Amino acid sequence: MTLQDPKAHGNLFFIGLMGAGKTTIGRAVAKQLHQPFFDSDHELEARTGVRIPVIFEHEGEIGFRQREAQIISELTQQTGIVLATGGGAVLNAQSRQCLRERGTVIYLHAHPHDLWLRTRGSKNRPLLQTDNPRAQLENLYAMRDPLYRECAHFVIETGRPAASRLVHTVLAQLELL
Ligand SMILES: Nc1ncnc2c1ncn2[C@@H]1O[C@H](COP(=O)(O)OP(=O)(O)OP(=O)(O)O)[C@@H](O)[C@H]1O
Ligand SMILES: O=C(O)C1=C[C@@H](O)[C@@H](O)[C@H](O)C1
Ligand SMILES: [Mg+2]
Repeated sequence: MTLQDPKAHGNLFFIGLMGAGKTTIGRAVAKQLHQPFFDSDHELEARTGVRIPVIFEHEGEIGFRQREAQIISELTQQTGIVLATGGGAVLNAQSRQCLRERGTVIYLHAHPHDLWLRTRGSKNRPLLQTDNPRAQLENLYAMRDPLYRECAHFVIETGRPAASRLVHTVLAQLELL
């Protein structure tokens, strides 16, 4: 096993758009594996003491991204963890490299329509507080899907299966069952 081998760290990192299920599936996978679970969004909220929309309001998306990159850099230095990243974490090239080299990266893929159905009840995603969140998700998908694919070791389709089934699929893909 080389130092660059993601399996050497025993880390699992979930990436994907808002509503892909990174937090939901990541937490359940961590429980199955008895590994500590982290979520970069929750970590950011814990450190700043405010919700994500407040960070966007005060520091803009640029300020939020700087904090996010710092947290990804720190969290990925651990071993044996499961990490759900924020949907935009892959926008930062250094974060993509940290994720790719320090663990096994799983892209939870979903189509914009499903993402819209899953996120439309929430007010905690500032980028979706627009007149047309559905179109916004389509734009974000077009921009980011190539970045998620570049960063991921595995892509898992999340369209139809229930979250519990997806946990099983992730573990099977990683040959951890
Ligand atoms: N496979 C799935 N099928 C149906 N609903 C799902 C699925 N995965 C997640 N959900 C639901 O979609 C919503 C969003 O999921 P979750 O918060 O885990 O997404 P996320 O990828 O962490 O998003 P964000 O990037 O905004 O943090 C939740 O209500 C969750 O229960
Ligand atoms: O996709 C995004 O850019 C975001 C996703 C969320 O997880 C949060 O990190 C925040 O709302 C921004
Ligand atoms: Mg999440």
